[in-house]
Formats: sequence, structure tokens, C-alpha cells
Amino acid sequence: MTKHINAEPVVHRSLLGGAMIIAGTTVGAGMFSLPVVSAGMWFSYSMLTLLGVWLSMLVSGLFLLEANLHFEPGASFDTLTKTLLGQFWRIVGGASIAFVLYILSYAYISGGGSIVNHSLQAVGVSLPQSLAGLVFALLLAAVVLISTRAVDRITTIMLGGMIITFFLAISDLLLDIDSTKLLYPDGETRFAPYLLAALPFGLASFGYHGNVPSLVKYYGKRPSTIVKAMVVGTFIALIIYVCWLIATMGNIPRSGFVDIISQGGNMGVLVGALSSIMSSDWLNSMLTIFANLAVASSFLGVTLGLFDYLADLFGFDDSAQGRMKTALVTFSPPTVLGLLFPDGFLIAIGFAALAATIWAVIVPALMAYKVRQLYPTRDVGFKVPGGHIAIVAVVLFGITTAACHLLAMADLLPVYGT
Ligand SMILES: N[C@@H](Cc1ccccc1)C(=O)O
Repeated sequence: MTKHINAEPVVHRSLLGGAMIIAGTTVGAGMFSLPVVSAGMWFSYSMLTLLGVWLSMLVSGLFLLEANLHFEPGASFDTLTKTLLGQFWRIVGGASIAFVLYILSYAYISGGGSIVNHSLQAVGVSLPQSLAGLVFALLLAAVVLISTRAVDRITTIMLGGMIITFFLAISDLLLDIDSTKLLYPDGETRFAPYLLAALPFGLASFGYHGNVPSLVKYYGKRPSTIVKAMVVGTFIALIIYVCWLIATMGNIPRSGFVDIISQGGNMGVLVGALSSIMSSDWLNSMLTIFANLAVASSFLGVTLGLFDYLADLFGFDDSAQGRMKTALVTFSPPTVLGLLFPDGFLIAIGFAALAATIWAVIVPALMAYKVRQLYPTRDVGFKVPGGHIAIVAVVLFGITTAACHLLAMADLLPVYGT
């Protein structure tokens, strides 16, 4: 999530660059959980939910920006929480960021193992999924270990590849959609109650907030450009998710998802189900390549953020030995977890959402409230509209989503297909 941005002097940077940073972070493995967890509420409710979650996550990011603009460019999330909200929130915020980064790294290894396995099966090789996850993690960990610049270059190439393969694969799926499947789904007749358990996955899919301080550093204090970059970047993600849900739900019947869910709902299973209905082998490979690139680029972005965070926390230096130590604390826990529980993808995304409700939703709203109290007359060039109502609405969205996750975990909310 925290894509590294080199600290270069602030020149006139284009809007597109920032929008791509945000879109690149936002679109990740969360996207592969969306069709599976939305199967219960199905298409129309999913569209409404996506729209609502997008708006809430955009506004919470804007609150973070508003607070951030009261500091010098380069101030980190830690500095913001410490200064504005005090030691308690600094610790809660820091711990929830570290938790999200670790659990997402594990989710990506689980999803990566599943999708690498699916890809290998196509060429006749079969590996235990835990081993495939290990291969995936080791290969990409090596890139992070080599250097930040290696990650920057490789993710840029991957992003280009993702855009091309996504549109090729998706256009084929979109041509084949069956509107009856979308609008008159089969299976049981209950829909709306399943919305609640899906909410946390929507929240995780629209997470990008670790990048807001990076954008302020990247652009300097140019609020109008930063706001536009955030709106455009998250809107690109919204369009991609809408196309993705139309493509999946318009091709796989609602009852077909019960089978996908019973097999764990991991990335390889979903892509496998889509592959089996695609018209050409070539486009089928495009979909598989897209899935590999999406999870690999998110893995690089997230683990680089975790790598830098842990190096700073433990005071490991940038020498070969220091980087090796940092790599060990970064990659060992999620990789071991991936070996032990290769199929925890969906559960991990759900927990990432739970922690993200704290630092990506509630804490930004509280910080915006605080800067407005501390500096009622100071003009930093940007203020989120909507006054107290917007702040309360975002906090309520965070609390509701967290509650949904906990209730679903405790089997107190209906979860489709289980
Ligand atoms: N949106 C990212 C996950 C994420 C969550 C929270 C913050 C940053 C990133 C994904 O879909 O993979």
C-alpha cells in the first residue's frame, strides 16, 4: 500500500502520476474477494454498496489530506497522530497499520499461491498450494530486498501489463454477459441481508490511505491537484470494480458461486471458474496473467511499505546486513503463515478491513475534527465540505463496518454459501 516515492524537489508533477499511484495501490487482491463476497446480495445491491463505500473511503482520505496539509510535506502518519491525537491514538493507529500490512502480505501470499498454482496447472505442473505460495513470496521478496528502485521499476512495468491484460480479458467477458444472470439471479431469494457481511471487503478494496502523506510529499502543498489525483485515482478503481462485477456476475450464475465459496473462495478458484467459460485460450491466459500481476504488484507495494516501516521501528540500517535483518522480520511471519494456512485469503482480507476501519476511516475523521478545533481560522487551501455531519457519517461508516466484520465472524450475520 505505501508505494515508495523518492524525495525529489517539488516540481510541477502531472495529475496523472498521482492518480496512478492511488489507483495502483487501491486496486489489488481485495478486488478478487469482491465477486465472491457479493454473491449473496448480487448485482444491484453490489453496485449501490460499491458507490457508498467509494464515497466514504474517498471522504475519509480527504479528511486525512486536510489534516496533513497543516504539517510540512513529508510528515508521516505517525507524526500526524502523535501531534493531533496524542500517544494513545498514535499507538492504536501504528499498531493497526502494521497489522494491516502484515495481514495483507499474508493474504497476497495465499492468493498468489492459489493463482500461481492455477497458472502452473495450465502447463501441466502441479504443486501443493503452500509450496506455490512459498515460491511466490521468495521471488518477490528478493525484489524488495534488492532495492526500492527495483520495486519502483517492476511495479511500473506490472501496472502497464495489468491495464492491457485487464481490458483484453474483461472485454471478452463483457461481450458474453447475460443480463438475465445479472438482473434475475437464481439461487435463494434472500439478497439484502448479505450486504452487511460484504461491507468490510468493500472497505478493504478501497483502501489506499497510507499513500496520502506520500502524495503531499510528492506534490508539495498543492491541495487542488492532490484532491483531483485522489478523486481520479479512486474513481478509476470504482470503474474497474464495476466492470469486474458485471463481467463475473454476468457470466457465472449466482448458484455457481456456492461452489466457489465451498472451495475456499481463493483467487485461483474464481479465476478457474471464469476460465472455464471464456471463449479463447488466449484471452484466458490474459485473465490469468492479469490476476498474477495484480496480486504481485500489491504484494510489492505492501511489503515495501512494511519493510521501510520495520527498518525504521527496529533501527536497522540500509547496509546489506541491515536489509537482510529487515527482510527477515518483514517476510518470515506472513510466509510461515502462508505455508501453514494456504487458503486464508478471504479471512485475511476481512481482518485487514477491520484494522483499516481504525486508521483509514476513524482516525482521519478524528484528525480533521481536531485540526478544525485547533486552527479554526488557518486556511491551508482545502477543507472537506459537509462540516460535522460529514465527520460523524464517516466515523459511523467505520464503526458499522467493523461491527459487521465482528458479527459475521461470530456467525451472527448471514454469510452466503456457508
Ligand atoms: N486496497 C488494497 C488493500 C489495502 C487496504 C488498506 C490500505 C491499503 C491497501 C487491495 O485491494 O488489495
